[in-house]
Amino acid sequence: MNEGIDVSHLNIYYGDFLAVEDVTMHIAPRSTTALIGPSGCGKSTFLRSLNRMHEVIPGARVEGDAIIDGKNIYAPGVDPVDVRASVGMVFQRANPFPTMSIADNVLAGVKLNSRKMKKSEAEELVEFSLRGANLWEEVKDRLDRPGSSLSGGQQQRLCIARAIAVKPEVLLMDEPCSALDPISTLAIEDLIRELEKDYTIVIVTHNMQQAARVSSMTGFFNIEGTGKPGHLIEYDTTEKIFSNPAKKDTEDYVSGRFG
Ligand SMILES: Nc1ncnc2c1ncn2[C@@H]1O[C@H](COP(=O)(O)OP(=O)(O)OP(=O)(O)O)[C@@H](O)[C@H]1O
Repeated sequence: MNEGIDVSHLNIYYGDFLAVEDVTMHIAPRSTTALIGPSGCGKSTFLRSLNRMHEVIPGARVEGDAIIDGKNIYAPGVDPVDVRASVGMVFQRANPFPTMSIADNVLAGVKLNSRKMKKSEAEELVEFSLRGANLWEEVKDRLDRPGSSLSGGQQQRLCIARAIAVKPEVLLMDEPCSALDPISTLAIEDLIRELEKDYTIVIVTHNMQQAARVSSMTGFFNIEGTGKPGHLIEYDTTEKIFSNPAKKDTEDYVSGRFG
């Protein structure tokens, strides 16, 4: 990944409803970008448009361009499955396959992408991914135990390992810590700062301290009212957004005056 992500004039619809309007932003490679804003302003919708997950909802569609490392993921002929292999996603609730072993959970995405692997290669990939997700030391002696035997924070790191195993360029995270206790949250935040060295990360968070702790850039989304589209109001360094934003709406939001 050399060029990062270039989104231009992106409109995102659910049927006739324009949920997010005219987003243009550049996301640098190997950086962490936080998306913040009040409920319903379209943060998750925008995030899902970056790996073509949005369109799995019937009637959902996108206009505009999202160019990831020089390739427009919305160009005709692009296979969404390939896009999702290079742009991984981690969700709000850890969703490992509960009865599947820890090792098989790590490999689940790779197997879906139907890559045939030797046993030794699979073992190496399990270790690489679990180390990458900072979980290896905790689970290396019980890789055949079910995914559900782990704590919530460990399950979320297992999901991050599953995403890493596919060797993506980009990791999208939709409120990855919202179901976690403070200790597990800090572990995931530490991990995000590590992962930034190798991956381009975009994270949706309601927790402004978290945005300030993990990201170098922050985008603030807002809506004027119910039924109106969400807009990217301000996008700048995290430091500027939290200390001296250019727009009053941003300042009201980050200072807790609304939202
Ligand atoms: N599957 C869907 N079908 C129709 N409309 C949807 C769907 N998902 C979201 N929306 C609408 O799109 C708009 C943006 O929702 P989205 O979930 O992206 O906002 P958000 O900023 O992530 O909110 P939150 O912080 O509450 O998660 C909202 O008006 C929402 O009702």
